[in-house]
Amino acid sequence: MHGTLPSLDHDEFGSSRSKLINVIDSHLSAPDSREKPAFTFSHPAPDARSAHLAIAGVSKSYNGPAVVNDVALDLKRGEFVTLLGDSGCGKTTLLRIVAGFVHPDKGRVLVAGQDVTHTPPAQRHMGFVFQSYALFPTKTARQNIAFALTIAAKPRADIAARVSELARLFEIEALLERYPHELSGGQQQRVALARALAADPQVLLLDEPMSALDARIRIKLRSEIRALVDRLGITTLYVTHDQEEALALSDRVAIMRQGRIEQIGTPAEIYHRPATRFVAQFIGSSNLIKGRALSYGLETTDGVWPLADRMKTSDAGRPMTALYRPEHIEVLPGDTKGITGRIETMTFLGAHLRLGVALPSGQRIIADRPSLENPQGFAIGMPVSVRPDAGTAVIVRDDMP
Ligand SMILES: Nc1ncnc2c1ncn2[C@@H]1O[C@H](COP(=O)(O)OP(=O)(O)OP(=O)(O)O)[C@@H](O)[C@H]1O
Repeated sequence: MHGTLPSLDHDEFGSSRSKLINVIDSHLSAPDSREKPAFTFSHPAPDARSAHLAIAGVSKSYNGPAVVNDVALDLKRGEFVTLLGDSGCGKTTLLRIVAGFVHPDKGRVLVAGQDVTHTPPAQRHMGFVFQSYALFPTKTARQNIAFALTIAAKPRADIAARVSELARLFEIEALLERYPHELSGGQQQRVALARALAADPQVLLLDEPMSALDARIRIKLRSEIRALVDRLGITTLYVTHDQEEALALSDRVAIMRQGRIEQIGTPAEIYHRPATRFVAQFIGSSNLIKGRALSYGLETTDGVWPLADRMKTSDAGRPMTALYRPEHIEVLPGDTKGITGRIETMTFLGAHLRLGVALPSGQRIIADRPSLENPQGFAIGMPVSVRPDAGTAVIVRDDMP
């Protein structure tokens, strides 16, 4: 279970001083350690069948409409699940309900089958890293990490051993005597994570822990967090509004909208098979085509958009919306047959050249083509024909269920 994280060059973080990244520290009672050596990561192997953290029918309102509305979510032991959604959709409230800082109006929270809905935060054996709570500014990194264990009156030698173990894991041994203001944002982040893990929590709750860091460091740290969680086998609920982070980190992603979970699935399921228009638009770039179902495709005034056989409907004439991702639309020079249009915009995106194509109806679609060269000689104003890939199209619901 023990090990070190991928090597990091601490100096790289020196320039990224950003606002404090922090820990709430009410996770402070370590689980019973009589049957095992003190301070080891001791989580059993993942059990694919049972829910380790269960959120059952949870609702919450603050003197108004529900901000969390009948949410049900099960996490398997060791699973990494992300709550992803726009600002104000209820992610933080849900996380705080799990943590015990907010009491739900309805529903229950269970950890390993135990109902903790009415258990105080300090007794839930959960670790937190929240964005909006600072490391103690007058305590060193060592004292911050040790805080939970000091409060729990653990023996000094055990505390020292645990802090060393965590410092090794996060490669912050050289920083332990520094105060938060002497650490970069990335370094503070790692101190915060070490602090959250000090009491060997069963569940780790992370609320936008990297939002204050710049993009390059976020990418580096997110692979660290994932590696660490995998190594420790700790059940993790992560909150973000950053879709790329959610897709990169998670075993499963729950898309939240107005207090509800609109869809939950693996990153690939969410991207390739979004159930609703909202999810399709929220994740990645999308072309949403509205038309009438035909036995052989989707009829629009711009032409017929092809659908895979499995999606064709016998319910001809029914209004329907299909999603085509930009990478699944081929564009060919020349106004030939099928769906045709005119290139309106061209944007270089590194790996791709993103073409904005206006169709005769006025609908605009985007298509990504490899950018290395432009052998087709695409140019603004050029007439083109548009060839969507039927096999990758997805029918999406227009409204929430
Ligand atoms: N203590 C509170 N009292 C009243 N309303 C609150 C309280 N906390 C949150 N809210 C409201 O509940 C809704 C959900 O807030 P929440 O912080 O859970 O959203 P979020 O999805 O985490 O947003 P963000 O990404 O901006 O943090 C918001 O409309 C917010 O204003």
